[in-house]
Amino acid sequence: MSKIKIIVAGPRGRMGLEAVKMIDREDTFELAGCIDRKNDGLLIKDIDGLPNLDAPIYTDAEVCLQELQADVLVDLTTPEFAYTHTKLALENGVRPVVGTTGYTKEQLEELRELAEEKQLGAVIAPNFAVGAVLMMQFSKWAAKHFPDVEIIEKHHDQKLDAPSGTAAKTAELIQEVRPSHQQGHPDEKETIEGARGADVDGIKIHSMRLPGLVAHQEVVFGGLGQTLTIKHDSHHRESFMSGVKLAAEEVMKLDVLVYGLEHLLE
Ligand SMILES: NC(=O)C1=CN([C@@H]2O[C@H](COP(=O)(O)OP(=O)(O)OC[C@H]3O[C@@H](n4cnc5c(N)ncnc54)[C@H](O)[C@@H]3O)[C@@H](O)[C@H]2O)C=CC1
Ligand SMILES: O=C(O)C1=N[C@H](C(=O)O)C[C@H](O)C1
Repeated sequence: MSKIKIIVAGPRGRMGLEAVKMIDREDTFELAGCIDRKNDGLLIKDIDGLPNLDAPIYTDAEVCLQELQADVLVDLTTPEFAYTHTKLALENGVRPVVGTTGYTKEQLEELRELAEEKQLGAVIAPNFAVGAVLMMQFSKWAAKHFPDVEIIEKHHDQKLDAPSGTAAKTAELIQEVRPSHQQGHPDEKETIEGARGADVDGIKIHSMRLPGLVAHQEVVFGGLGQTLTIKHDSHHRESFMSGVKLAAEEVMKLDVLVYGLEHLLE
């Protein structure tokens, strides 16, 4: 069986580096090349801290996608560029596997339509950690019985987007089963703006950013005389790699875009 040829966008980033190392470890994958903001024309092995690999680096995403004829693009960059990379990948017959968060609903819908038009698989997953996917699914289940819920997400202080993609997706899943309503006292007032957090259809999201954290979320449900907390912690970015591997394999069998790793887990 031929190997799945993969391009990684963002190879010098915290997640991108883990993805490059994972692809190098897997016999069924081949790192075809990388898209970086700099280092055009160099090889991955020329960059300090990156593995000893001959894969070429491009700064122009379109040239990279056209020249390398890869199967999959793994994007782990920034919200600003991921959308363009994903679109370019689909336009050039390359299946995107996207971990970058911060997509708008409109962007997701546009990419969904493009994938359908091109009949190409695409996976956009706000969280590749299997434990986090289960935490989101358990939260959706719990919300049927506990409609009052608040989400606390905690991340490292280099994170650009807030709330996290995981928190936004959790709220979206809960919204599917929870009747829309405001929580807390109807007359409550914030004496300091933002004290009650962000609001998604009455579901509050609180975002913490601190050095020392990786990626953590608690979904807290309140009922009469009881609370239920569903919690997940990623202590290391390796936690995301089995999900990236699964997505890169499964995207080859898809001809539509799926949003969320839960669609690929049995
Ligand atoms: N889905 C998931 O399971 C996870 C998703 N993430 C998301 O992945 C993204 C990356 O996270 P980190 O690795 O922590 O960030 P990071 O800041 O460490 O890495 C981002 C990398 O993208 C590169 N980059 C920026 N613009 C680029 C461009 N135009 N072309 C090529 N490379 C470009 C930067 O140079 C940097 O090396 C974030 O959106 C984050 O929320 C992070 C962890 C898990
Ligand atoms: O930026 C991160 O680190 C993470 N981003 C994703 C998100 O926004 O949910 C996934 C995970 O939480 C780590």
